[in-house]
Amino acid sequence: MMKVSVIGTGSWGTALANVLSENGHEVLMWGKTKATIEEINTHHTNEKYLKDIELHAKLAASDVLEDVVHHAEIIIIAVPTKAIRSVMQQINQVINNKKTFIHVSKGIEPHTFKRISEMITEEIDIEYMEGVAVLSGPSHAEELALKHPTTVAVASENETIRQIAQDIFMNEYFRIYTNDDLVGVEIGGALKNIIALAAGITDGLGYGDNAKAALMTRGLAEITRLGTRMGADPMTFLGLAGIGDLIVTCTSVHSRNWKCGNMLGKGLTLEEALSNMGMVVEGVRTTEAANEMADAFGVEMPITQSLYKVLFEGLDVHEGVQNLMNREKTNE
Ligand SMILES: NC(=O)c1ccc[n+]([C@@H]2O[C@H](COP(=O)([O-])OP(=O)(O)OC[C@H]3O[C@@H](n4cnc5c(N)ncnc54)[C@H](O)[C@@H]3O)[C@@H](O)[C@H]2O)c1
Ligand SMILES: O=P(O)(O)OC[C@H](O)CO
Repeated sequence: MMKVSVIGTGSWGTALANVLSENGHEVLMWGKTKATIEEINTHHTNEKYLKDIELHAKLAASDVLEDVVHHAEIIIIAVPTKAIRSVMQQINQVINNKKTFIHVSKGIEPHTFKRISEMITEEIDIEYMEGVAVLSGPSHAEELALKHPTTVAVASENETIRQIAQDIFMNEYFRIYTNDDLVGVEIGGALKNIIALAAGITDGLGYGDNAKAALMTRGLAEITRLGTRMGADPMTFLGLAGIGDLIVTCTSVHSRNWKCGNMLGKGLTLEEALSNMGMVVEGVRTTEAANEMADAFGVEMPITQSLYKVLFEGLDVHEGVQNLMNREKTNE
């Protein structure tokens, strides 16, 4: 059994930390909210982020980053994409020896187009970096916490790290597949949130299954176009981190991206929808990044580009759908 640190006490960090504790590892979580730390340590719950779940009795948390970073050689990074750089900079201030970072976040940084593993590598001094991996796939925290069968992929350029990640997480309800396509696994997880927002919008508008199937299929086409342009293996998008995550996020009542889109389809503004959520909706910022990337690389991404206009330029959602339907005739 191993010592593992988990950075982030939100839904996904808590669900994964709980799996690791269930698997017998000595897990210490870090979060910045004292009340959540106290709740995990004394009541074994995290009601705001994982309602009605009793956490493993040995799962511990602290708000002292230095203690959590020094606790283990394996560090799971589970904060929203927007917080990655600042959290990694704080870790770099207190890090004392080589660490393996396994991140579980889904996003791309606007303007720089950096993937999360790239941001982590940039922010940690090279002498402290053992390697980096991503864990991604169709996985809602609420279901994993209930021990419902869940499968994800873990990708890294380093085979040993892929195997370590597979070994520490895998159990009878959480199945991990290794994958050597770090770029594809990160891009698939990030871009599916854009399509889930759009699927929420069409559901909110009252359109049916035809519209959603069209979005998912054509959405996968544009994810694959941008992903391969960034160096991903196109086959990755037919796996867990591609179509798998696209299915779960576009069709699940748990999805925050779908829920946010659904509110937009029902007439709420983006600001109103986001303030109703209270949890991270990664697809909004990723739409900004992917829209810029589509322009910069000359990649056709009509769904992303229409959604960008809805989210950031005030385009009416009905008009956004009409624009997509009335595009130039083309072949599949
Ligand atoms: N929730 C899921 O089911 C799920 C599944 C797979 C992947 N993910 C991904 O995991 C990542 C984290 O999502 P989540 O669902 O846990 O989000 P969440 O909204 O449930 O929790 C986010 C956590 O990050 C903390 N945080 C935010 N900014 C911070 C900062 N600057 N410094 C320190 N802590 C900060 C918040 O306090 C909170 O504890 C996202 O990229 C998401 O896409 C989530
Ligand atoms: O709730 P969402 O929309 O952030 O999706 C969570 C996970 O990424 C699903 O795999």
